[in-house]
Amino acid sequence: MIRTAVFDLDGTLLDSAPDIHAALNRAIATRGLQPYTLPEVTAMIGDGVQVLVTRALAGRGLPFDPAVLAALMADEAISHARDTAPFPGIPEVLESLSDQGWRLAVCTNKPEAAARALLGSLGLAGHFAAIGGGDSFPVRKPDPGHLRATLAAGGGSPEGAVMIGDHRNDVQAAAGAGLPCIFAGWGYGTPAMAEGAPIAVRPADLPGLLAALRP
Ligand SMILES: O=C(O)COP(=O)(O)O
Ligand SMILES: [Mg+2]
Repeated sequence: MIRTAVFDLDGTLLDSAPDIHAALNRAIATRGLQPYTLPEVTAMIGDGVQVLVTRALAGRGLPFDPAVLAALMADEAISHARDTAPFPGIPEVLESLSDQGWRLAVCTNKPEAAARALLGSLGLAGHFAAIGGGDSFPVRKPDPGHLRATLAAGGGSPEGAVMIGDHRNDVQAAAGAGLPCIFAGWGYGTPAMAEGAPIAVRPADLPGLLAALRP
């Protein structure tokens, strides 16, 4: 049985909100709009870039604007870490899970090219058998098809897999695919989003929780 740990990216592996915040404010400034605070932007993350831009513009009374999305995606900070870093303990956990024979994958609503570039810029891309982005497949989280397709791309099977994420989209995608989920308590979601999933307080809790779910 191949055991696969499927990780969400923003708010689970990476503390990327500072760069997303800066890039989003630069993108909306192209329309003369007032910036948002970091906590405001952090609460808008989780459904991909198009929804992020839609929420930011709606908050300023405007409809979705593809030019603002294009400005966001052209911003270097989205795909090359400036202030983005792995959460403390994440690199060590990835190493130790690999050593224990876990296959690792990423299932993120961030566009795939940006996710790959970002993980590459942090020296983490080599850990993952598959990186399924928000635009890699016809569906994205919370649709379980995103998780299933990512697992298939990584050569894993649902029977041996666990999802780890910080948002209700991760919990719901896992439930739909019939996988257990561990909620990343250090991330951007609220504990209510765990919907009964076990909550890991810090990344170092993951090896023990994962081994209990997939012995
Ligand atoms: O891009 C987003 O909004 C969130 O991405 P995530 O799925 O990695 O949390
Ligand atoms: Mg997330």
